[in-house]
Amino acid sequence: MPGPRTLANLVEFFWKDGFSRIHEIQQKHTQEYGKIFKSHFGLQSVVSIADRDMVAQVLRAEGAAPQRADMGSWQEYRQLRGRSTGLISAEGEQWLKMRRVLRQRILKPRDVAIFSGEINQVIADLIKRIYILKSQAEDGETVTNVNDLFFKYSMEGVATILYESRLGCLETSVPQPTVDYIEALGLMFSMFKTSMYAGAIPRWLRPFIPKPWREFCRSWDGLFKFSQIHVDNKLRDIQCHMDRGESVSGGLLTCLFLSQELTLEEIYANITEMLLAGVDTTSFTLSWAVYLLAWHPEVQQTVYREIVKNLGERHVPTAADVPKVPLVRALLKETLRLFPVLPGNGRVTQEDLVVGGYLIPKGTQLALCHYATSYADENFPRPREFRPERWLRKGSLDRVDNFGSIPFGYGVRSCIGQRIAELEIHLLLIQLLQHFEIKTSSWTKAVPAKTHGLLMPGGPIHMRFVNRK
Ligand code: HEM
Repeated sequence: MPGPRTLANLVEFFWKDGFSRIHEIQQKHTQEYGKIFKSHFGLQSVVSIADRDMVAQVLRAEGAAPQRADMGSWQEYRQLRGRSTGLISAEGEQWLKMRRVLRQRILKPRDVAIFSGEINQVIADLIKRIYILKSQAEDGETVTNVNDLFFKYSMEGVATILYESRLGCLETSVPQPTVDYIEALGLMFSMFKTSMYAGAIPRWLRPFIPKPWREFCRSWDGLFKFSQIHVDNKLRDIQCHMDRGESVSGGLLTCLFLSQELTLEEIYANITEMLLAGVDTTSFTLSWAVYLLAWHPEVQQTVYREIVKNLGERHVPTAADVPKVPLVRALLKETLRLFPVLPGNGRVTQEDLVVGGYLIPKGTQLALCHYATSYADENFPRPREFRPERWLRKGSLDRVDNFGSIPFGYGVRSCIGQRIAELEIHLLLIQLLQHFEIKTSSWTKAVPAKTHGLLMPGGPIHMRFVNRK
């Protein structure tokens, strides 16, 4: 099988900082070597697949407990500290058990629809915050670095669901425990890269290059610690009610605690890993959506007109309203096609497979190149253009699976937080457009994407939020 050799990869990744251009390298290698190729990294190798049908074939052939990648370093940290694995780091029976439990609570749109009220309270705070930031701006309209705002929104939103409590991220004076929490998330932000380096350095080399492993453990310590504080607070609260003989009902954490299907350590691990997975992913997507809308005012106007026609100018939407505005859903799909937060995904084959005419033995690490397939002409005509309507058929959303763009993955190991992320993003985009026309300002620059574990804006995005009349 063709593909880049070890030396070329070392130069590309370590010398030319390829870790921040993984999405571009995917495309470059696909052009050079074809839609299936093998990259060599010393004794290890990865088979990359950048073809929609081959990706579909691999994912449709999955067994009951697919493996994404070698999570050795994550599992080693957990063993070291006596912690449990969560959904991201677990494998086999352990993963199946936890996935079964969480699947019942948050996988379907109707499971998360009940969180509309909580999310809308967070949105109300975000909109207040935008008015405050505008009032402090030189031109009375520009919000600088919108990702900072969306980061706080995503963290507050997902914490509201995961911890069943508010953190105060969107308040003018953020409470100290939340500041500490945001710091811990800052550590988390560099996690993907740290984890890449930590995982890449073999154990015997650690005494000579100790920093990556040390930082890796330090970031996890911070994440677990903060998550545990908030989980414990909630659990104490539940316990108090139970001790007083009161009946207890609530959201995700309450259900997990009451059902006792997961141990306390498994709850900590899953809440920690879900928070890790649920903040930057959502905030980057929101930043890109707003960026695209500002640069394409005609698209923004069409989406706004649909919202006003089908929901009204000020109606606060709930999950039940989202299907009435198919263009908002199409806008999210198109944003994630152009900027898939996870530009690639992994699978370790659990059986021998024949893909693209090649025999892929069991145990091979595959890289599914979602960024490359999202930009392939044959999957999406005029792929560089931002055209949300490409996802619509006769005015409603096209439900046909398109393996060219599967930003949440596919199948039994797909994103468990997809419906939470969609709810947070749909409800916020509707209300943002009801309140403001989003425009570029004189400070707004073209922002390229860069990979930092996730595909993220390569610079700050500044936007004007002009009040609707
Ligand atoms: C725009 C937002 C998001 C995107 C694009 C996204 C994307 C993804 C992708 C591509 C995967 C891998 C799927 C696969 O291997 O097939 C994944 C896994 C996962 N995501 Fe998300 N995600 C988002 C938001 C969230 C949120 C809000 C949460 C939690 C509340 C979350 C929790 C998880 C977890 C726990 C996994 C691992 C699932 C498992 O291995 O069973 N994600 N996500």
